[in-house]
Amino acid sequence: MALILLALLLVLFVLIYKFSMAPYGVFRDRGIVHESPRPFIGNLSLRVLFGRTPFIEMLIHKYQKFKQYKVYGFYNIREPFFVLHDVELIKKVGIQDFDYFTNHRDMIAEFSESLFSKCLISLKGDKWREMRNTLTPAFTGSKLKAMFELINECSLEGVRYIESELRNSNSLDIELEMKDYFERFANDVIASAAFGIKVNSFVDKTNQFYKAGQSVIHFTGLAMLKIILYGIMPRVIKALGISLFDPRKTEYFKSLIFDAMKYRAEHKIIRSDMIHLLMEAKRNFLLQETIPESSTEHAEFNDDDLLAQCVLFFVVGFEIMSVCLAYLTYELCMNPTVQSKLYEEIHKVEQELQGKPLTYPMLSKMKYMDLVISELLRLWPPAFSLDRVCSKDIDILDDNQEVLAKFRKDDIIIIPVIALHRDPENFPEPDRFKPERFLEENKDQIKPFTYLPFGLGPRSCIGKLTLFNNSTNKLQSCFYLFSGNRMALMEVKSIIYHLLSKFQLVPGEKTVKNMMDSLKGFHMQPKDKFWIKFVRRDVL
Ligand code: HEM
Repeated sequence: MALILLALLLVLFVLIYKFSMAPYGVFRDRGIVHESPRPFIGNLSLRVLFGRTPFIEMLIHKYQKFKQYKVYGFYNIREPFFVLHDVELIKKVGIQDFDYFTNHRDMIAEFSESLFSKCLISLKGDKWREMRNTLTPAFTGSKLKAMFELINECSLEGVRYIESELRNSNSLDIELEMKDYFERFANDVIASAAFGIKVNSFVDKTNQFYKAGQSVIHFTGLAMLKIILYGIMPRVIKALGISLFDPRKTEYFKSLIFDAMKYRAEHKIIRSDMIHLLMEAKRNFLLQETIPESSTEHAEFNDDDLLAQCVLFFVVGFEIMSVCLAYLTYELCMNPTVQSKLYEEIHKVEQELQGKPLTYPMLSKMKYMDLVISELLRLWPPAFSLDRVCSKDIDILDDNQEVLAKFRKDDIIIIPVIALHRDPENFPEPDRFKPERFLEENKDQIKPFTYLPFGLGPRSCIGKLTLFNNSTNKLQSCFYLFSGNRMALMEVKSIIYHLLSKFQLVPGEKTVKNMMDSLKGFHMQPKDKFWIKFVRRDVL
């Protein structure tokens, strides 16, 4: 009996081992350089998986180690990732052979989340093209400019909040946790500029909009577990119909948007916000009579599709913006010379304004601000890697018709943005915060396709100005930043302008000394948070 049990255990052990190693033949068979995978977790280190070291550090390390290879193989749990190290290849995948690499991998859509599978970032092929064409006009400069005042008002509320805290504590300085602060700011911007409602999350700390947003954004431990399980056994998770998000959490937004749309339609109200732009986009979509004959699948634009785009804008607007701003204030606090130069520029604009409110054209004139934000997005790109899925087999050729790389249908391609940004051959002294790298006279030193904070090609962040010559990635403008998302930039510039005009940012007792050391796991957020001290300028 004991022998039978032992034999069964042995068989079970062999089966489990076989299952754990089953996907790891891909790179060996395809001749792609890679490290030996470990059962179940592939090349992901346990330290990253258990949140001891940051994923981005591992990404940078592997890139440096295998830099001489154009493509490097990485088993992310059980998924083979083809990581691109060669800029020529990145250009081909992102732009020239885009038709083979149109889609992102469907991490969230695979959870059968109907809402998330309808948002632009998850849509595929012709459905994505149609939706992107429909939404792009909503992001033109003139339409976004109209949102400036709504955003600027939220920035002023953010400053008033700090002033009142200082008054209440009768103090000249105050230490604030910037992720929380900017989540509140980003929340109010989205509420106002996207959903058309006014909230002040600095004062009314637990308003319903804020609470609903937090519940959609912040993954619980259970959601993280579901993601890991999905990595290990996707078919089982799919078959079980396990959902990542609680659908009830989006109900609040649903009623908010649809009630607002109904009210506006009935009362003929026009407000320059995202709901209005999406209502227009929907109207234009429905008016389109011709759909390209070649398209096999068509996008729809029913109420759920509109809601999906709103929720997407909420998620990016909230999470990406608050991370980006928290890092920006951190770098300004740790780099006092940069902060002083930026303050000088702000002070000049203030003088020019002679007490009048800040305007969009004045903000756009601030060139040093552009350099600072460009450098921030180099050092801490919120989207630290990009992904594409190969839709048809392709042999990518270089200009001499030599094969650069061969990809097969369903291969997952990764572009390690942060590793390119931190490569000393691309950016000397990569760990230093040096906005001057982006000066007009230095821009030729930046190699094409090594700076990708907003992604690249037709699938890059929406709302960009087409200042890139797509085939060469050579800039036609003096500022890299202008190719980014203008709504995002407007938001960053406006709040930084107002904060620096009133306060100096200095390290406090709780400020993290070494940011990379403080990061853990897959998040780009330090475990010790973003504490920064604000000192009133009028007493300096
Ligand atoms: C500093 C802030 C931001 C950064 C760094 C950023 C970066 C990115 C990146 C890297 C991508 C993927 C690009 C690719 O795969 O090539 C992306 C996609 C996207 N972003 Fe942003 N983003 C920012 C802010 C925003 C904001 C505020 C919005 C909304 C108003 C937005 C809307 C989108 C959308 C809709 C997509 C999907 C585009 C598509 O799949 O066609 N982003 N963004």
